[in-house]
Amino acid sequence: MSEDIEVDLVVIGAGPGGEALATGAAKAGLEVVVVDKHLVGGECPYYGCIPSKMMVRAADALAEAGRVAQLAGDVTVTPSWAPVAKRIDEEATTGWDDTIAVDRLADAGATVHHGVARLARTGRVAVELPDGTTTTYAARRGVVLNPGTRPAQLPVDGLADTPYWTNRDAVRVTELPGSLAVVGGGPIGCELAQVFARFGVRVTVVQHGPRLIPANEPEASALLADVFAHEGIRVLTGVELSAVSYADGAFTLTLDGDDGDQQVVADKLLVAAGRTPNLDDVGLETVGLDPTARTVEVDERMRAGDRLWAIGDVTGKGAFTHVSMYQSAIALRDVLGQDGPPAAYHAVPHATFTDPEVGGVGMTEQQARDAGLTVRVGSTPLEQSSRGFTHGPGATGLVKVVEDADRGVLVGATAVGPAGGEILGFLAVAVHAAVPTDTLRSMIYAYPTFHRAIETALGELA
Ligand SMILES: Cc1cc2nc3c(=O)[nH]c(=O)nc-3n(C[C@H](O)[C@H](O)[C@H](O)COP(=O)(O)OP(=O)(O)OC[C@H]3O[C@@H](n4cnc5c(N)ncnc54)[C@H](O)[C@@H]3O)c2cc1C
Ligand SMILES: NC(=O)c1ccc[n+]([C@@H]2O[C@H](COP(=O)([O-])OP(=O)(O)OC[C@H]3O[C@@H](n4cnc5c(N)ncnc54)[C@H](O)[C@@H]3O)[C@@H](O)[C@H]2O)c1
Repeated sequence: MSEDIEVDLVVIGAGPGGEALATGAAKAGLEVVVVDKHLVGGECPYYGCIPSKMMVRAADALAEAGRVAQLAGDVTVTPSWAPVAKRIDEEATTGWDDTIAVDRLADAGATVHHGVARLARTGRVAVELPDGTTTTYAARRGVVLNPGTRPAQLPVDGLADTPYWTNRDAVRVTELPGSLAVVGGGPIGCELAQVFARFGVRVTVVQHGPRLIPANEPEASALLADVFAHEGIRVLTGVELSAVSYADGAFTLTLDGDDGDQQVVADKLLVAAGRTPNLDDVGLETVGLDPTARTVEVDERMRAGDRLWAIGDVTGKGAFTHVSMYQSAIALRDVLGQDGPPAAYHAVPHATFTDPEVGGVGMTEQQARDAGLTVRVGSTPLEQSSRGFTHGPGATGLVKVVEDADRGVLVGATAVGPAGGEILGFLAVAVHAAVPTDTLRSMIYAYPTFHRAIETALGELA
């Protein structure tokens, strides 16, 4: 048996956070080994945020073109998926090749392996390389876990035997189907449903809960459902997918609902019904942790055990690239023995890039009430702001603020609108820094901006 190779740090999984941490640690002079079993950079650049946002950008351009008739005359657009597929292939993913990312890490001084890494007791990692050999590292400073998630497989009768899409297939599409069923009305399902619908695909969204994007305020869900209905996207809520079959190039979904069974037939099926953490095969049991758990418990320095840190989706603090990056900076400081602010999650922002965008930060009204706070809320429709009025078509949206009335600060907010994710920036500062509501009310809001609706919502606090 070969000797363990001694290094300073091993990073298991190079998602956005792992890649950044490994780069920072290597640049700080540590001997770093990074292992990824697929592509360095993780889900976000190859199958998630980046390609999906290129799709969204294209679909939004089509929608804007459709609004020209009401605003500026005639325009004729013939949608084509080819430029979208080309941008994703060439600009976003370079053909799903991570050479650039690997080289960047190597230039920073890290050693990169493509292989499967597993913890093998405290501070030790066994790396199974593609040639079948295994190398074991002993990491003096420790190990950082950033293994991320994979699409959840639904235990639905017949589904596993069909050629259904996950997000990984959806971003690689080169030919559009005539019709698409989307199972899951979360951020992935809603963003992609609207993209494909705007390119002329007949889309049905199947959501087993009562509303779309349920992590957001109910008002935001209702508004999005209205927009989807207006755009011809069929949304079936409160239904349970009980069986799927595939024959003669078509999927048949059987749905159970209060009104009995119904069937949906579509050319393609996208399943976007949540994620499964990649924790079942990283050797957690060798360091006394539970490999069946959905998350790895971490403290405010991202420590998960003796010389072990965990970052990213597997920590359960918000499955977003910005959370992975935020945690990465905190864990890096700890690895390097540097001081800095501990992790805090009272102001996690998120934006779902539908049109309108749905931005949210901190608690929803219900979460604030459940936390026992004295809650006041204020909201206003975006269309009623001067900017919404001048913007005209496409200005649908709202701003809602949630105040802890005892402290006189916002603990949550939602901004839905053409720039909902951007308006959110203001609200994120307010929640993060607990800016007194009185101070927010005493500010000057530029006229006529979308963010001026925040002032109106604050005025509605009751
Ligand atoms: C379609 C889609 C759209 C999204 N859009 C957004 C968005 O707009 N904004 C946003 O903030 N977030 C978005 N997300 C979420 C975002 O992609 C993730 O939160 C982000 O990638 C952070 O994940 P992570 O750091 O935990 O790791 P991941 O990105 O999941 O990467 C983990 C890496 O670990 C590797 N790995 C796993 N196990 C092992 C092992 N044993 N050995 C070696 N390597 C291993 C994997 O191959 C992978 O490369 C989107 C996700 C999807 C699917
Ligand atoms: N813009 C963004 O920031 C963005 C975009 C996409 C994804 N993401 C991240 O990726 C994560 C995963 O996204 P997601 O949309 O897959 O997951 P999700 O868990 O947020 O949403 C999945 C949805 O599927 C529904 N569902 C689950 N099982 C179902 C079933 N059997 N039938 C019908 N519906 C079912 C759930 O009710 C839920 O609303 C998100 O939590 C988010 O953090 C972020």
